[in-house]
Amino acid sequence: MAASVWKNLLQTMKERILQQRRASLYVGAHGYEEELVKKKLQQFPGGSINLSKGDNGIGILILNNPKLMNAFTGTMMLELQERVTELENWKDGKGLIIYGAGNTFCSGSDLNAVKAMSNSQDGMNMCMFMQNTLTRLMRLPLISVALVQGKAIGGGAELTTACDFRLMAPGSEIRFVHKHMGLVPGWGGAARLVRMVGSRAALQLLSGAARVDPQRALCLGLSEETLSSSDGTKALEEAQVWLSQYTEGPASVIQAVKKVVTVGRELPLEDALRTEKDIFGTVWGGPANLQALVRRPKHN
Ligand SMILES: CCC(=O)SCCNC(=O)CCNC(=O)[C@H](O)C(C)(C)COP(=O)(O)OP(=O)(O)OC[C@H]1O[C@@H](n2cnc3c(N)ncnc32)[C@H](O)[C@@H]1OP(=O)(O)O
Repeated sequence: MAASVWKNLLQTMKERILQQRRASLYVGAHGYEEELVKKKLQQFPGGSINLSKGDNGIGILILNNPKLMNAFTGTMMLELQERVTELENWKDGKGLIIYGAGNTFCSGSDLNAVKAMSNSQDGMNMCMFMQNTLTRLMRLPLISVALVQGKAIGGGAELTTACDFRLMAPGSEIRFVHKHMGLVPGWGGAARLVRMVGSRAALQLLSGAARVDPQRALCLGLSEETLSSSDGTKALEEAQVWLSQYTEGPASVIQAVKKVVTVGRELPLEDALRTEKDIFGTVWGGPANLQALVRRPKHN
């Protein structure tokens, strides 16, 4: 009995490690040494990334460094990675809302840390670390929403693009200010933005470091909806109601839906089709499918 429990536990751990490796863009072969990067990021403390997982299957992730407009310190980058790992392993999860403390989203990387890490090697390492984390965030089998209140600037704007949807509060803005910092996005924000709004609009937003207000974001397809309230609590409630229209149902089915969309977006057609078949196999004949067959629902 004990031996089989251990065997299952080991198998689950192996699967999780493999899943994380598959999801990581950069590994040792790319000159990426994660443990060294982590040690470096540890030197820039402050703020936190807080996660609460609701019984309704919706997680709430808060970027919490309001004194610096929720700028990402080194330890916040490390904590984001830990929270993403926790979400990857959340069997009952269906959705995720990300927002910033103090009624503003995020002002990008902490400029104090950026200054201290302005050499090329540190910059590349931080870039690979954040791309790994945000790619895993984007690929979570959860439907994710960035709730943008106040400002989403620089890396904060990039983070919004790692979510499936963006909802903007009145008066908020998304702004890729990188050009004004003598930079381009490095957390994967440019690649995701191009896929979202097309290359012409992406070029305008990046080269003009343009302020994107809720109305322009709607027109560009960058935002789904403008919320009616900019009050923190009300905006979060609205975002939860909005998201719940997509998270109703069993977690296994919602997660499968997100997975087929992710592979459809990321893989060449034939690989996507084969993977879709495998994901289909996880729900076909499953409890939700069998119950539906008994109920024989009509869809009119
Ligand atoms: C991945 C690469 C990147 O992220 S590049 C982009 C890096 N981010 C930036 O350049 C944003 C710089 N900050 C700003 O432009 C403004 O502070 C914004 C975010 C527009 C907010 O303006 P405002 O509402 O007037 O507030 P404020 O400037 O008084 O800021 C309050 C305190 O927060 C600080 N703060 C803000 N952002 C950062 C940041 N990224 N890193 C470090 N500190 C930041 C401000 O310096 C200010 O601090 P203090 O009260 O003056 O001590």
